[in-house]
Amino acid sequence: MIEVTNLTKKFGSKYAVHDLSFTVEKGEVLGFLGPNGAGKSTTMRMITGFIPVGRGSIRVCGLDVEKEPERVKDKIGYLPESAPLYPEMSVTSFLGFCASARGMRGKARKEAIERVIETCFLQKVAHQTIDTLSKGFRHRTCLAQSLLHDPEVLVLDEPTDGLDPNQKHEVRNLIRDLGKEKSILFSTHILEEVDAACSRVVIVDQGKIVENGTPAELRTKSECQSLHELFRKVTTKETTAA
Ligand SMILES: Nc1ncnc2c1ncn2[C@@H]1O[C@H](COP(=O)(O)OP(=O)(O)OP(=O)(O)O)[C@@H](O)[C@H]1O
Repeated sequence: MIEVTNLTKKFGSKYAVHDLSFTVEKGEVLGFLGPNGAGKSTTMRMITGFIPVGRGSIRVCGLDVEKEPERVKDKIGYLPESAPLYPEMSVTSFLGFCASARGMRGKARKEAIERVIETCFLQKVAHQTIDTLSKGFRHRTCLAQSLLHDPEVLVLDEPTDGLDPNQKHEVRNLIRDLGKEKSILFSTHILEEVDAACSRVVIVDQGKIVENGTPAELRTKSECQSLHELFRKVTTKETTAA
């Protein structure tokens, strides 16, 4: 569903992403891990068509993101790291605006809004303006907009960032449930989330993949007791050498 092949992106002379290749199949939740600045958001922004691909290729549901960007956008729901919201709109009117922008009309639009409000547990704030929402509810409103068109592929950049433990738990469960039917790529710094929600993990460091496997495979292979230990082992070479 997502096929990333030899993906490279440079900003000036610096590689943000260097020769990445991985896939996310249907029914798979891939946890995308890495330290700050490892290249996760840049990769996600290329997959979703927000920035151009440098070198290499990306296919989503068999479509080349560079050749068929509009069709790819119909297949993908994207929660960016800093998602834009209109503070003066209510949750329902914001979702209605996003649904209209996606070309939804009439009954289908109304049903889509109701569905995502329920999925993201937004019922009690549905008519509240966005500027009066807590961070967690704002975040869920962003997540809800990414689900409006019931996409086959979800790309979620730190979807649990800033949520309280209860909300984190709910969002992880939601991701795990959605992942049964969809392909999900999600980035996180919270390693517990990998066991809670992911079927597979890719760890990137300085734009390159340093590990790829199920959480259990990675622990066994590395002889590390925990993902924390493995993460530190594979991503801190430069810092420890310095
Ligand atoms: N528009 C840009 N112009 C110049 N450099 C950029 C740009 N976007 C990203 N970078 C650089 O590319 C590298 C990768 O950044 P990226 O945001 O993809 O990392 P990340 O893994 O998502 O980090 P974080 O976990 O902190 O969100 C960093 O060195 C960053 O400074």
